[in-house]
Amino acid sequence: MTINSQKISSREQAEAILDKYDYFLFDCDGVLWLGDHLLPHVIETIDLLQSKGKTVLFVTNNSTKCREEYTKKFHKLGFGSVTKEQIVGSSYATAVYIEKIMKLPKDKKIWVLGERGIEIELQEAGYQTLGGTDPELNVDSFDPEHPYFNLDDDVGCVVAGLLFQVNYLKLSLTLQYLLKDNKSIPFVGTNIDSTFPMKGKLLMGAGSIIESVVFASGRQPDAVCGKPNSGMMNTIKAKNEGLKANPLKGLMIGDRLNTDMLFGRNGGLDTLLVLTGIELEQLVSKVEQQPTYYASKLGVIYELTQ
Ligand SMILES: O=C(O)[C@H](O)[C@H](O)COP(=O)(O)O
Repeated sequence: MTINSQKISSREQAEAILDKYDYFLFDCDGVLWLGDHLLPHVIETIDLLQSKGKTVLFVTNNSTKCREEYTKKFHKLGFGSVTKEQIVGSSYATAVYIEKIMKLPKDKKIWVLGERGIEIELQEAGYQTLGGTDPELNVDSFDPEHPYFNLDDDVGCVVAGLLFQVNYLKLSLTLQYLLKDNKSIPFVGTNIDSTFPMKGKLLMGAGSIIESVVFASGRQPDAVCGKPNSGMMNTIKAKNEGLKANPLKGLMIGDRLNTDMLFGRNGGLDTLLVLTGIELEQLVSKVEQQPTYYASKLGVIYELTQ
């Protein structure tokens, strides 16, 4: 297959990108950072865009943090000017979906298989959460007589996402809610990433955690809210009229084809794949839907224009 995607390797190409787009949507893991390790010249690239008056948004599928915590992470890593309003995470997208689309009544509780980011965003939307990071669930041994097995009849939704403190009790309790009432409690996943990159390793992604309860329950999620889901894009467009009116003024930058690039393309935006995370250069020519551009790393936009 031929390469239609343009590799960003010259000053002219980098400047053309700066001229052409007004909205820059960034994936985080594998684009800006790997865990807590910042990738080269990413701060300079973001500063350059902001100094040119571009709208910069951060769109991450990582549900373990809420927007507030991401803001702190950005500041800690040296992105001094980033605000909560610039961040859209899959945990926030999930809360928006449950509140605005599913319209789950506020007196219903939500069972969480996931980390704090999901709990906080759901609580900010006005819901009471169960499970999640409750220390009661961090047990070494499994006991089917754990008090949590007396299921709460007020649970009206199950949300599953990336979980670092995985254990048999949390998975089995999630299964109980997925089977409860003839499998009728709505089941929402934050995102489908099978893996995520950190320090040269591929770690278990949210999709792999969700898949275990999918397999056990024989149920697929009723909705998955992170990239490439269009709900997340609609949330962004609703707050950015210019992007809504002309999506081709937007560039989605990411490291994964089946989430980031698909998300951008489905939203009508151009796409830039960077090779610092999941995908390898050899793959670019092999896929049917190639990104508009690709680059060895995000920082080349800054480096090429200096
Ligand atoms: O498994 C996950 O949740 C994701 O792989 C991960 O955290 C992706 O985050 P993103 O690349 O969208 O920042």
